[in-house]
Amino acid sequence: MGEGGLMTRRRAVELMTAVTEGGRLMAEVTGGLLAELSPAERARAQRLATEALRWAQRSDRVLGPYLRNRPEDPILNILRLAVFELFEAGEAPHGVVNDAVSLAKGPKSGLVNAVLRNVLRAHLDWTALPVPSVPKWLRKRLVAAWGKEAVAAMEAVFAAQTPLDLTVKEDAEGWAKRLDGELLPTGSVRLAKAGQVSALEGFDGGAWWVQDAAAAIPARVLDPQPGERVLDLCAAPGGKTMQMAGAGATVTALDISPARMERLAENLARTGLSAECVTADVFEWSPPAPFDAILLDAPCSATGTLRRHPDLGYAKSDEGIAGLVALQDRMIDRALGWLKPGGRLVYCTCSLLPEEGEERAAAMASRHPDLVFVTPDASGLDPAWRIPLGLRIRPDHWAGRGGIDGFFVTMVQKPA
Ligand SMILES: C[S@@+](CC[C@H](N)C(=O)[O-])C[C@H]1O[C@@H](n2cnc3c(N)ncnc32)[C@H](O)[C@@H]1O
Repeated sequence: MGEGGLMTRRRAVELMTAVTEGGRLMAEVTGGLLAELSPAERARAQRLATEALRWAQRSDRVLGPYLRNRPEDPILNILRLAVFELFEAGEAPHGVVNDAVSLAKGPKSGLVNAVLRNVLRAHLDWTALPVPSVPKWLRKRLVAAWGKEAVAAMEAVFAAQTPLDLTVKEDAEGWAKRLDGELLPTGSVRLAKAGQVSALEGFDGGAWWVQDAAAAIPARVLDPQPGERVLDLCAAPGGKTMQMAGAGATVTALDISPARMERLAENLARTGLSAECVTADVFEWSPPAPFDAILLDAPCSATGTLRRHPDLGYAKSDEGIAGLVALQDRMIDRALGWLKPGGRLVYCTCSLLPEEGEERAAAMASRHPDLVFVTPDASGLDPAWRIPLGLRIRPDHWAGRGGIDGFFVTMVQKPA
């Protein structure tokens, strides 16, 4: 029965429904909904829900002709999961349909059974159906920023199997070989398929951590030196903290979220790295002394991570963007005040929206004309990413390699 199993499928549908009906992000609900599952089952339920949501638009096209009305979300999600498993994952029909009918229980099980049997009889060409498009509100903004062609290329990347990227503490080349992965030009290790991460060699020993190749770039651009005092602002769950601590810097990691800071502490413990951990609001805390360097990974729309988190498309609208933009400016100004003369600030966001990237850098330049923009100089940077104020990384830039998250990175230096 492949990756199915009634309990795993039940939890996958619950996760999907928390997103589509409850407007929640999957990361917010997995802890509670999957608590009693084993790590392997948890990973499977999460993967099923993520992939079924990634393909939901295509599944809805398939289901449309057999549904007179849109069923309530739990039933629709049972059908979406089944269609994904049948046509994209290639699972055996018998187990998928039986479990879908069991999950529907009660009056709707007949409908689920009939719809899925009709779908199976139709001999449809799943791969010939259009690639799912990003949510309308986001598509409009992305087309305005990058053009229709680039957006179509991004959507093709979002629909492809997402690789798993790791940042390795030491000997990335050796770990790439050991894990049968690819050493990327920027130094991350890419595994073609994400499975149960905690079961991979090196996880328990803390030899590496999961971090998209794009997310690993800001800390490489900041390039903290051994002994430098560095602040990781908005640090949790700590991917960048670990990179900078691993580089030998004395790192203070600050984040407002106690739960996320707990994960940061666990990550540090697992990897044997250390940092001063501060749970506080950027706007209420002040450092005892200025820093040599600060990395500000500001809260943002996270639209650059859509291929890993298709749930974002359901839970987000553009309502919050204006508030985030204002917050980003305030965080930049606060961080600049904590830098030593000659100190450097990297500002980055995992957003595909210029409002949260290019436009924030330009606004910083006009508010602080004495700042010098430093051209990022880290190994393996793709020339396609370079823009006048730093780096713009887009998922379609590495389409042939399995894509990359969207990111904006800029570095400024305070006058000495
Ligand atoms: C993009 S995430 C950080 C990811 C992290 N840098 C990493 O690489 O693992 C943004 C973080 O900003 C934190 N945050 C949001 N508002 C904050 C505030 N006012 N003060 C401190 N942290 C805040 C959130 O809790 C969230 O963890």
